[in-house]
Amino acid sequence: MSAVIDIRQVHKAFGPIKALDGVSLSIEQGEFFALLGPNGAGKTTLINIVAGLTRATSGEVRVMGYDVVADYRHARRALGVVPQELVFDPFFTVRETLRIQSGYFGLAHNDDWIDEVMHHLDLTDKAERNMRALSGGMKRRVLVAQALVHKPPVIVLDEPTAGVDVELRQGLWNFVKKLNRDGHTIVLTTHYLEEAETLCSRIAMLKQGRLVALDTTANLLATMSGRYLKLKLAPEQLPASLHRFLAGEEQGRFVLALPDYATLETVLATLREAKIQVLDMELAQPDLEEVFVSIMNRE
Ligand SMILES: Nc1ncnc2c1ncn2[C@@H]1O[C@H](COP(=O)(O)OP(=O)(O)OP(=O)(O)O)[C@@H](O)[C@H]1O
Repeated sequence: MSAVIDIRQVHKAFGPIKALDGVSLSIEQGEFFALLGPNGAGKTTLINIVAGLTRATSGEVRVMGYDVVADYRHARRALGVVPQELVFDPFFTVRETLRIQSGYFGLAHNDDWIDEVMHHLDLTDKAERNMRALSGGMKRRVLVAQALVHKPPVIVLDEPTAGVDVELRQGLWNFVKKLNRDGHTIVLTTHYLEEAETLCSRIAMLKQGRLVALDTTANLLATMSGRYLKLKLAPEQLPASLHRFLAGEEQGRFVLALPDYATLETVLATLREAKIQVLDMELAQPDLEEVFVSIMNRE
């Protein structure tokens, strides 16, 4: 496999703020990759550097082997970026907007592909509408279409589903999944961890400009060592010897993180011995949200 995006030791400072503090990672051809992190972690800054919109203070980024600064045009052409913010010229129609974007990449006869993209994003009946007459969700579809007009091998989506209704979200993901199956590499930032968990094969997590996790989704879920035991007890107290498993409390339940299933036996035996009754018990596998919270707290 070859890296389509190669990020090496990237630092970015905005005055005293270290938005990125030495980030290195490679994304391979055909991956569906998620970049996650809390607000202000540096995700958009990193994407802007990859897209050549912001310059790194130091470090190197290559897209399909092209340096994003020295070889900006080649690197930019390999990328389709769907930005977070909606920015449009309100006086053009949807079709004109997409033609202008094609022209920007030197593509004069691109209408067949424009029609196909509009069809997949359910924009066909809006093609001749002015941008200013579209709803926010429709504008977002046009943003996605705009990023795809030049059939870029790498598609970068910065929170594409923020504030978007369920129907568009599903339509958008179906289209993006199809593009990924057709060989496009997808990089996505989102605060919807469920989306990242179901869609993405590999995940990077940023915190305060640093990479704090980088692994396959399956491995990240597995590293939580897996099992959460939620217990409602009477009396509502946990024997001291079980405190080492305590991960939290929610709605009058103790949440224990068990290293393996065998420990379940130990826990129940300890409760029996202490004459504490189990009123309710639930065993749950961790989801990405729990992994995310645990990694962010640890770091
Ligand atoms: N142009 C700028 N000038 C000054 N500071 C900036 C600028 N752009 C970003 N920052 C700061 O850099 C840090 C990283 O911001 P960034 O937008 O990359 O985070 P993010 O992970 O994308 O957050 P969010 O999830 O809120 O979109 C923040 O502290 C932010 O305030």
